[in-house]
Amino acid sequence: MTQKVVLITGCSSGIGLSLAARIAKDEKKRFMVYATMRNLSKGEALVKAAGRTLGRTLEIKQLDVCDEDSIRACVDSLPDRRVDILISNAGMGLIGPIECQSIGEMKTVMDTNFFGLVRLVKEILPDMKRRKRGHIVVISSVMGIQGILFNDIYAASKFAVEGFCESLAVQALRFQLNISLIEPGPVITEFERKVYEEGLKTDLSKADEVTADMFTNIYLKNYKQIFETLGQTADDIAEHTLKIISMDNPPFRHQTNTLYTPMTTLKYADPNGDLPIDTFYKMVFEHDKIFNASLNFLKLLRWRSRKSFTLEKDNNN
Ligand SMILES: NC(=O)C1=CN([C@@H]2O[C@H](COP(=O)(O)OP(=O)(O)OC[C@H]3O[C@@H](n4cnc5c(N)ncnc54)[C@H](OP(=O)(O)O)[C@@H]3O)[C@@H](O)[C@H]2O)C=CC1
Ligand SMILES: CC1=C(/C=C/C(C)=C/C=C/C(C)=C/C=O)C(C)(C)CCC1
Repeated sequence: MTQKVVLITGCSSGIGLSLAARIAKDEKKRFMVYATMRNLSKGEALVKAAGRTLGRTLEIKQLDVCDEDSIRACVDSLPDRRVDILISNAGMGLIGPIECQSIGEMKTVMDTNFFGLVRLVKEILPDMKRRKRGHIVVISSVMGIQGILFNDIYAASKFAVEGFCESLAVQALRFQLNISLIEPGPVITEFERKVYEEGLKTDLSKADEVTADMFTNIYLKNYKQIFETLGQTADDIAEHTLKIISMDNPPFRHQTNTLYTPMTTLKYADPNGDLPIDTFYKMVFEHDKIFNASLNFLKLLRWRSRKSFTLEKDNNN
């Protein structure tokens, strides 16, 4: 059996790191993983997580998705430039009122999340077409199908990713290639911390009082609670992705969080598009007490299931 070559971007932390380590540790050693990051000095955590797979089924390489030359150099360094599975994971968040964000900041998000993917695909797709073999997997988001309050630019970048992939998928099929979008809800990683800390630092002087209050006292106030109650781990996303890359006929879209699906389903339930917008509005402004009570209830359920899992483990040992 020949090993499949997997190239992953953004492996210095979070989902990329978990993905690289998990795929390299595949029990049947089906994959050779090239785990890339823009700054190799941030590689320590991955080296630790990779353990004995380093130098065997996992190699670390430099790749900045905002730099075409670095993408080309990385792909050129691979045997026969072969990539069987591309996992486009590198990305960044941005929250806050748009009147407090510069166009420069917004462009960096688009350049990383959207053009980063485009640059990778431009470099790798022609070879995949020639070989008639390949799978492009993109870590998108639930925000690739549904916008969320104060995530205007981030959601736009993920919508762009989804539109790009949906268009490309038909052409890809002609060459027997697959494209899959992984759509996680909140995941507890560096992303959450960075976005929250940057959010707290936002200069709200350019926003009106109502908007500033909404951002601080509704969005930021509930942010941590939402991650605590609905958040998955990076390892969860890695398990889902491993399943998708192991399939003969992988799906185009895959949502990872069953607690979140009632929200995304609203999008498909109303062709006019009003249902999710009205529901989110009511959850935030009219039924905030019920919304918070539901989150607290979920938190309690999670705490209990974690506790019984720990007890079970202790009893088994
Ligand atoms: N966390 C969440 O709630 C969710 C995240 N996602 C998506 O998952 C993906 C991974 O995010 P996550 O693991 O959570 O966050 P992290 O912040 O932990 O990881 C992001 C990774 O992307 C890298 N990166 C950023 N810019 C570049 C670049 N120009 N070139 C190469 N690498 C870059 C970072 O590198 P560096 O360390 O150098 O900054 C880091 O390795 C993103 O696409 C994100 O949009 C989707 C749904 C939910
Ligand atoms: C659920 C929900 C909310 C917040 C959702 C969040 C914060 C989701 C974050 C998703 C992420 C971080 C995806 C990354 O790609 C609101 C708008 C507060 C109120 C309505 C219901």
